[in-house]
Amino acid sequence: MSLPKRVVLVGPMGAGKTTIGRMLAKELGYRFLDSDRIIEERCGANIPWIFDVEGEQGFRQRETAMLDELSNEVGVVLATGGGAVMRAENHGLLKKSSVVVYLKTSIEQQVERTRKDRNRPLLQNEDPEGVLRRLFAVRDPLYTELADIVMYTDRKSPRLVVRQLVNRINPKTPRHRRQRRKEGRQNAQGITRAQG
Ligand SMILES: Nc1ncnc2c1ncn2[C@@H]1O[C@H](COP(=O)(O)OP(=O)(O)OP(=O)(O)O)[C@@H](O)[C@H]1O
Ligand SMILES: O=C(O)C1=C[C@@H](O)[C@@H](O)[C@H](O)C1
Ligand SMILES: [Mg+2]
Repeated sequence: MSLPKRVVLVGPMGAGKTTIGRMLAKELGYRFLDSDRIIEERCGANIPWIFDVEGEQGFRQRETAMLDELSNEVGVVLATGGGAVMRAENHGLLKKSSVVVYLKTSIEQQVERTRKDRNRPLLQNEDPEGVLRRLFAVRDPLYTELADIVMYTDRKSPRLVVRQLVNRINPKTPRHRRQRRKEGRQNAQGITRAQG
């Protein structure tokens, strides 16, 4: 199996989509895109502001539009928002030409990893753990259904998760990093061809 055109990371808040995604992109020689960050850049406001002013529905509309736009990008690792799987219309956009990776994480780890961050409006309340539990019950089957690879992240360093992912995505071993980068560049050149 050669490298996929796109790697799309899904999973709950605190799963490590942003952290792992950035490192994985470097390892594969791909560009890193984070739909939450690009929405914020386009909007000129952070996610809590968007939730405040436009409500969650407003954010979800922006998210679907962003996933649609980004579905044309190849040679990329795409970190998605934790709720990207909630709209059925997003599913085809996530799967398009992609290997979808579910970063699976226990509630305890999610709580720990999101404890200090104020940028997740759904967790700014009395009972963030209860919210994470309820979201997990609804979303875990959706992440699982969409995923080509389910990667457990509990008690693994980001570096270890990335190493295991590279092996799952492109299991031809031994592989030199330079060869993976070369394939990454070839896929990335597809961007110019696809867009030009
Ligand atoms: N495998 C890991 N081991 C230890 N800490 C981790 C691991 N993965 C992520 N973290 C830490 O957890 C925090 C949350 O990670 P990150 O922001 O990447 O999650 P996310 O999946 O992108 O969340 P969101 O859906 O809210 O964007 C960060 O501080 C990050 O450093
Ligand atoms: O799980 C969610 O619904 C969210 C996760 C974050 O990535 C952001 O997309 C936003 O805070 C909503
Ligand atoms: Mg993130």
